[in-house]
Amino acid sequence: MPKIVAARVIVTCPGRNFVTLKIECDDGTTGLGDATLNGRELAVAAYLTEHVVPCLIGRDAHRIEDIWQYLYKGAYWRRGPVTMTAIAAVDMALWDIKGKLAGLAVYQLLGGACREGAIVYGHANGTTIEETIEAAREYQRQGYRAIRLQCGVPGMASTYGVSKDKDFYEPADSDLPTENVWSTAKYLRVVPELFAAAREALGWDVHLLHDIHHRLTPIEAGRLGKDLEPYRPFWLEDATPAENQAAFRLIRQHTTAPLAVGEVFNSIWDAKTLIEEQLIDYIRATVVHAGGITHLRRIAALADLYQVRTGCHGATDLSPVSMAAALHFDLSVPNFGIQEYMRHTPETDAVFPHAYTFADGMMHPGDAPGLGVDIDEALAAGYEYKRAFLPVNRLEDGTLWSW
Ligand SMILES: O=C(O)[C@@H](O)[C@@H](O)[C@H](O)[C@H](O)CO
Ligand SMILES: [Mg+2]
Repeated sequence: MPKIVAARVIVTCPGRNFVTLKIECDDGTTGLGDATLNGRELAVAAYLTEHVVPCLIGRDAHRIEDIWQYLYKGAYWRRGPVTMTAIAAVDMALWDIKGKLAGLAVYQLLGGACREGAIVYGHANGTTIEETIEAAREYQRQGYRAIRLQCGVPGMASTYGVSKDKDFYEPADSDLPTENVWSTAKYLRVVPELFAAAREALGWDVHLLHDIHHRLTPIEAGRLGKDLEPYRPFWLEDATPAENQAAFRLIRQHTTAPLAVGEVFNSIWDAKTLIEEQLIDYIRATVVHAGGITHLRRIAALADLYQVRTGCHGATDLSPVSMAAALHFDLSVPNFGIQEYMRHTPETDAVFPHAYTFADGMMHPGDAPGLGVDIDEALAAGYEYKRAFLPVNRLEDGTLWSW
């Protein structure tokens, strides 16, 4: 049996922080897992170093499920983003090792391919509707079949999803949280205009998505969904904060606009009601924040019973290790929906050489044994950790609001 003899946490910051777990077996085989939790990176690094790694040494690396159960039930304090991100990193690394030892790409171990590739969506954004549509046209030129649209809100200095850099979006932008100002009324006026103009300019053969990013109440989300129905959105994401899963019943009563939620979820329990009552159409839980491939497959299997499809989160704060693992998952699940793909910077790609590819609006993990991703530790060592917080949001009267 491949015995775990070492496990190291590597923190690097090629433009943004990433936390990577590298597990090593007695025969020299190594596996990688992403452990990045944007704005809380060192919490996960410490959890791994202090509370997980000592328990891994000497274990059989093939026993993925047993180790998962050990780290989940054995923690006593179950669930939560830090714990489940740490478990996810171990899980990804063990699947990577198992694939390398079997000489198979991980998707082959998960039952093989259910499709030729995973359709992905890119992020078109701009300070104005015109700028956003121009950015969307560039994504169409690059072959994307699905595009997320986020534009500035007249009268607001900033808003979620509109970045200074057209190609790379990184919201964790300062040593202490940036404070943004938000107006739901102003926002609700511009999004229908954005979608009307986008359908006019881009046509109907492209999927158009939008991320509300937790900022509306359920009835406001119902109103926006109704306003956008004529433009056939592929989904409205994070329409309202989802701690109260039942809140989505109210949105469903008012609109047939498809709903996606779950990038902040860390276990199946966060989504159980949403899935069983078909309150959503896509589940966004990710391989890095929801306990790894092992747990994400459980969530997808439950979702499949209720015709809910996957739509995994894939922002730049999920490392190429996550993207690789997500694509193996995407290829293998029967109820795959779509994969988010925010391209990483060249610096990040150099630190994490990978086998996955993009072509014709789809991605494929490649057939290298394991996950097909590596870490250049010498290069990674050159990028010092730099604390960075996600922003906070306040209403115009100063009330703290969801960012
Ligand atoms: O759907 C998305 O990609 C966003 O919700 C993310 O960019 C999110 O804001 C970041 O991952 C937070 O770190
Ligand atoms: Mg989102």
